[in-house]
Formats: sequence, C-alpha cells, structure tokens
Amino acid sequence: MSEAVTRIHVGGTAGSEPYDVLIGRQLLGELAGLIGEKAKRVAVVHPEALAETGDALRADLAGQGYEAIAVQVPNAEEAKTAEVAAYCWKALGQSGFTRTDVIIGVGGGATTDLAGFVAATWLRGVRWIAVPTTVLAMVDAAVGGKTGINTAEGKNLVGAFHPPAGVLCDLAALDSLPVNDYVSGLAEVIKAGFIADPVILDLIESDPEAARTPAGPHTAELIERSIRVKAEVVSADLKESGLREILNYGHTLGHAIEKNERYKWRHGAAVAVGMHFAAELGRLAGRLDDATADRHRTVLKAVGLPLHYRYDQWPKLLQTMKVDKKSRGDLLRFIVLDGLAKPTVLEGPDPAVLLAAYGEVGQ
Ligand SMILES: NC(=O)c1ccc[n+]([C@@H]2O[C@H](COP(=O)([O-])OP(=O)(O)OC[C@H]3O[C@@H](n4cnc5c(N)ncnc54)[C@H](O)[C@@H]3O)[C@@H](O)[C@H]2O)c1
Ligand SMILES: O=C(O)C(=O)C[C@@H](O)[C@H](O)[C@H](O)COP(=O)(O)O
Ligand SMILES: [Zn+2]
Repeated sequence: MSEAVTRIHVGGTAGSEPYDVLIGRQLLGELAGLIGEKAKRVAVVHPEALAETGDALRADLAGQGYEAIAVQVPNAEEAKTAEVAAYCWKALGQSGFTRTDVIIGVGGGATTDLAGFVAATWLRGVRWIAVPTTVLAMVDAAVGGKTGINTAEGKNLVGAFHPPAGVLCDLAALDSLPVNDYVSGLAEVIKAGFIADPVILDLIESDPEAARTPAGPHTAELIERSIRVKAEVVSADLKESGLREILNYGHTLGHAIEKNERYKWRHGAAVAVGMHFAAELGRLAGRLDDATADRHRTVLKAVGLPLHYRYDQWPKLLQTMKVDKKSRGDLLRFIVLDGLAKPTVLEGPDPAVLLAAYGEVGQ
C-alpha cells in the first residue's frame, strides 16, 4: 500500500507560475505529468554521489520515449561554479535542447541551485523540476526559485529567480544521506522554527537525538512544517522585495564563513553559527529576550550543529558581509528576532555591538 502524499501549494507571484511541492515516497510517477506533453528531451542533472539514481532516472525516462541525457556534476559546492554551469550548457547544446525541453535537478541544494540556474539561463529560461534528496534541499533550496552559483568573491553572487514547475520530495532518498549532511539540513529546519513556526523547535527538543536521523518520529512533520514556512513566504514575495528577507536569518555571517572556508563547510553548519550570531546580535541590540537567545544555543547544540567560528577571522568576515545581498550601499542589514517567530530587520548596527555579538561566537 502506498503512503499518503502531502501536497503544499506555492502561489505564483511576479508573473511566475504556481506549483506544488509533493512530500511522500515513490513520487517519480509524478514526473511525466510535470514534464508535460511538449517536451521531447529531458536532462537529468545529478551529483557524483547519486550516479546510480541519475542514470536509473535517465533510463526510465528514455523508456517513456524521451531523448534523455544524464549530466553528472561534482558533489556539493564544487558544482556551483561558472565552469560547471558551462559544462551543463554544452551538454544541452550538444543534445539539441529546445525551449520546450525540461531539466530535472536531482540532488542536494547545491545541485538544485545549479540545475535551476542552468534552466534559468539556457535559451533565457526553460522548465525545470526539482527532485531534492537532502533535508536541506527539501525544506529550503528546491522551493522558491532562488537559483545560482558562487564566485570567489561570495556565495550565490550570480543567479536568477526561476521557480521550478514542481518539487518532488521522496523521503526514501534521505536514508542514504550521511549523518553530517542530514544534520546540516536541520539548521534550515531550526531557522524555520525560530522565524515562523516554534512547534518545529518543540518537536526537535522533545528528542534531539531522534531528530538527527530520517527514522525519527517527527521527520515528515518537521519537513512539512518547514516547507510550509518557506512556501508561504515565497508565495507572497518571490523576488525578495521585503518579507522574503526573513529566510536569510543567520545567513549574513553564515555566507561569509562559507566564503572564508572556500565553500568547504556545509551551508547548514555555517548558517547554524550565523543564527547563533544573529541571536546574540538581537539580544545585544535590545531586541531579543535572553530565553529565546539562549534557546538558539541549546537547540543547535542538541542536534550537533556548530555554534562557534574562529575569532581572529572577524575583520575578513565583516568585509565579506558588506557585500551581502541585503546590504544597501554602505548599510549593513541583518535579520534578527524581536521575539520568537518575530523576525525583523536590524539596519546599520553599531560596530561595537557587532563585535560584541561576535565575541560570543568567536573562539
Ligand atoms: N536556493 C535556495 O533557496 C537555497 C536555500 C538553502 C540552501 N541553498 C543552497 O543549498 C546548498 C546546500 O545544500 P545541501 O545541504 O543539500 O548540500 P549539497 O547539495 O552540497 O549535498 C551534500 C552532499 O550530499 C550528497 N547527496 C545529496 N543527496 C544525497 C543522498 N540522498 N544520499 C547520499 N548523498 C547525497 C551531495 O552530492 C553532496 O555531496 C548550498 O549551496 C546553499 O547555498 C539554496
Ligand atoms: O529563499 C531564500 O530567500 C533564502 O534566503 C533561503 C536561504 O536558506 C538560502 O540559503 C538562500 O540561497 C540564500 O539566498 P541569498 O540570496 O542570500 O544568496
Ligand atoms: Zn540557507
């Protein structure tokens, strides 16, 4: 008997088409409907770690009559480069990929960001479908249409808003995920808890050890709740003209750490440190109560996420944060909390307050 499928709707804004996020098991039967009748070719973009999955999907689609190619890309952040995007464009060009053809991005957030970016740029935009295979990609990266690649100067500095035609979250994919990658994804789940849905925090705190594995009792609920937070926000503000900035909680410092580590740290780990910093900043700016600030430390630590980063790196991190996408001119802007589930913007904080907040994070 097949398990129930949950469907979360993402509304179309700014001229984009609405789509659904499906959560369940054995969802690949949904692909044909999403690919549509006009497509002749499909390209399955997948990381090395999912070589078998990518090729099995290609063979299945070929069996359904599509001209299907598999485009294998490097694992993790090594895929989010201009060189790898160019490699994908070449594969599409050589297969004669037209505007009615479809890209399928199967993998973690790095792969779906890349696949979506290639879809946004090929022929100025073709359809794409996201098949996220990590917690992080399911709850965050694959939903909302932010696609892009990194440059040496910073994280996701080149990209486009290009929503997928659909998102298929097959929970069975999580069984093969290394525990570090599973836990890294919990950072974005916890983010959704702090900015919008504190029940997420209650569920994790009820058994943090169980939350670290896909076999935990609340896995599906945590994923669904986090996707609902993301879907609601991006349905209202696709292009980040305001509300969507709340999804960047913890990312101002987090992205600076990722760049400083030359993209060798997992995104979720960097965002965990970034949320710890944002909580201390909120507290020191007189916005956030002590209990909620302290809760960041306890819940992040309980699932095994990092809280600290190198103290001596502060000048470099500050420099990088100045070109964060939320900055305006010389004005640094951070998402902080006015209280639990009350995200807000803190503009131009006093440099002494910033340093004091980092004093809690740096080691
Ligand atoms: N577009 C957005 O809105 C958005 C949101 C959040 C994060 N992101 C981006 O997502 C990326 C991080 O994504 P991530 O945490 O999924 O990491 P990731 O994509 O780097 O995946 C982590 C590792 O797991 C492997 N992998 C993926 N699925 C697997 C599976 N089922 N079994 C075994 N191995 C598997 C990958 O190949 C990789 O080596 C960052 O680049 C971040 O910037 C984007
Ligand atoms: O969807 C968003 O908006 C987010 O900010 C979600 C983040 O978790 C994600 O890491 C995103 O890629 C960051 O976007 P950026 O614009 O700061 O690069
Ligand atoms: Zn993120």
